[in-house]
Amino acid sequence: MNNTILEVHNLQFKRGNREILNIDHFALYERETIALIGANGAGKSTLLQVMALLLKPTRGTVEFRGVPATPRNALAIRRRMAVVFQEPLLLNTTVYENVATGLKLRGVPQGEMKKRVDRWLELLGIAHLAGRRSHQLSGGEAQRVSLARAFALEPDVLFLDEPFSALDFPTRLSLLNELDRLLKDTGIAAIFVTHDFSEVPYLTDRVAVLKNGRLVKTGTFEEIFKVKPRRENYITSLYRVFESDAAG
Ligand SMILES: Nc1ncnc2c1ncn2[C@@H]1O[C@H](COP(=O)(O)OP(=O)(O)OP(=O)(O)O)[C@@H](O)[C@H]1O
Repeated sequence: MNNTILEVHNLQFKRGNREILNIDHFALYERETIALIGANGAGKSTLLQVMALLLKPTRGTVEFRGVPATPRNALAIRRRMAVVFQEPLLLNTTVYENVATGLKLRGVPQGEMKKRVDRWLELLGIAHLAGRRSHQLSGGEAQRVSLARAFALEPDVLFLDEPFSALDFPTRLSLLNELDRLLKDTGIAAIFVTHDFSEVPYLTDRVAVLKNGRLVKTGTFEEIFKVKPRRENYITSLYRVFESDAAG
C-alpha cells in the first residue's frame, strides 16, 4: 500500500482571519482506510472537504495521484471521488433513481448503469427498496442508499464524514462491519471522519489525530492508542445477548 493516492502539502485553510487548518503534510495510500479523529471543532470536516476539493485551501496543494489540483482539472479529479455525509442528502425520488442519478450525470451508458445500480442495491441489502421514495426510508435505510450511491460511482477515494453518528447502535454496528468489508473487497481508499472512538477499530489501517487544525499524530491503531484494536466491547456483547434473546 505504498502508492500515494491523495496528498496535501503545506496546507492552510482560513475563515476570515481565523486559521482553521495548518497541515504540513498528509497522505492517503492506495487501498488504505484512515480514521480521522479529533474533538468537536478540531477541523476534521473542513480537512475532508478540502481534500475532496469542495473547499479551496488558502495556501498549499492537494495532489491526486501526484497531480496538483487546479481549477482546470478539479472537476475531473472530483469525479474520481465520492463523499458520504452524516445526513444522507437524498433526492426526493426513488431509491433506484437516487443511486442512478450520479451515473447518468457522468454519462454512464444505460445498460452499465442498471447493472451497477442493481449490484450496489443488492450489496447494501436494499434491493427490495428500489421503488421506495426517499422520504419513506428509515435513517439506516437512507444511509445505505447514500453508501450505494457513492460506491456505484466506483470512486478511487471515498470520504465519509461521520456517516453513522445519527443511527442507533445496532444499525451503526452492522453498517460499520459491512462498510469495512466493502472497502476491503473493492480496494477503494477511504478517509473516515469520526469523533466516536468506539467506531475507530472498524475502519482503520491508520489513524490521524487532528487537534486545533493541526495533525498531531498519525500511525496504526496500536501506535496511537497503545493497545490492539478490538471491535468487541461490552455494548457489542450486550447487543449479542439481546439478539439471542429476541431470536429465542
Ligand atoms: N461555515 C462555517 N463558517 C464559519 N466557521 C466554521 C464553518 N464551518 C466550520 N467552522 C469552524 O471551523 C472549525 C472547524 O470545524 P469543523 O466542522 O471542520 O470541525 P470538526 O472537527 O469536523 O467538528 P465536529 O466533530 O464538531 O463536526 C470550528 O471552529 C468551526 O466552528
